[in-house]
Amino acid sequence: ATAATAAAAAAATATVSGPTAGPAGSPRPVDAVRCEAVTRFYRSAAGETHALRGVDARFAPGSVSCVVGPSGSGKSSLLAVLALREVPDGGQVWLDGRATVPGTGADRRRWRRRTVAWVPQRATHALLPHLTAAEHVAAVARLRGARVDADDVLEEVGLGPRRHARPGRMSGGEQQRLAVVLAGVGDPPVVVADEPTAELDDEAAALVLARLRRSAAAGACVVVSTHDARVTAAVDRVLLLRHGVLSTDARQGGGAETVLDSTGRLQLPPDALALFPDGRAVVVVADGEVRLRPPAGPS
Ligand SMILES: Nc1ncnc2c1ncn2[C@@H]1O[C@H](COP(=O)(O)OP(=O)(O)OP(=O)(O)O)[C@@H](O)[C@H]1O
Repeated sequence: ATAATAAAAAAATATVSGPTAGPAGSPRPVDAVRCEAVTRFYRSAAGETHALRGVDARFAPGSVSCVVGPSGSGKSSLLAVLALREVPDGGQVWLDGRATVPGTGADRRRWRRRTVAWVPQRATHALLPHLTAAEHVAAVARLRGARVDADDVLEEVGLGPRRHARPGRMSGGEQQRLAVVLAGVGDPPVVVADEPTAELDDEAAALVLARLRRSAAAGACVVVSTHDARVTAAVDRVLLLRHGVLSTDARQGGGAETVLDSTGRLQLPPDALALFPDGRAVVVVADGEVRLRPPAGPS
């Protein structure tokens, strides 16, 4: 019970952490990206949708994190905020310890050019119809002040033979691979990719994942959203988003959002157990929180 309590306490700490400091006495933050109390809502004729309901998260340099959750749980909304594509309605996002909200338009453009690379869910949104694949690489390299060999870069994701193709003549998967490889050009410190393997077969998905891992190995903080088990198996951390609320690492005991109903029965989201080995989890109650953790292995 003590170990379970400790695991639950650790999980709780991870979800609600405050500002990050470096080593004792050092004011230097260690998170590449951190967000706190982030909210996002959309208004339409049908009413208001609360896509994010107070998300706290921290992302370290040199790591690949992924955000999973059902369709409509807010993954794209969160990633767009982390990539500074959208301004949250509430809360704060720090890049390397600098607050970005509200930020001026010029600040945000500078950060987006040099600091945060973005791979949108629809790759065409990252591509220009009149540029070939090689010209895209050259244009991004110029923008980020990097020197790269476009052919080498394209080879990394199997696009060498397509170097002279424009997006209109590429398949969805080729466009997606191009968008991912462009994100890594010049080694930006943060790479945010919304479902980067959605259109890819196993071979292409492996190339994309290897590319993202190389960005992390070069020190980047990589954050992706996914529905793809090939991705969750290859990342350092999996965060679960449900109804705009983020849990801590789903594989390390943070588990899924769980609530007790008015009769005291535990209500689990339908797919919660799918996150755990063999679909089995242990329920832990500690510090006012109900959480799931993987069953202990054989001792
Ligand atoms: N521009 C918008 N206007 C109105 N509602 C929106 C808008 N964008 C997103 N939403 C709503 O916000 C909620 C979260 O959407 P979001 O796209 O962030 O979810 P998601 O987890 O990325 O979904 P998916 O896995 O299907 O891509 C959904 O209910 C969605 O309908």
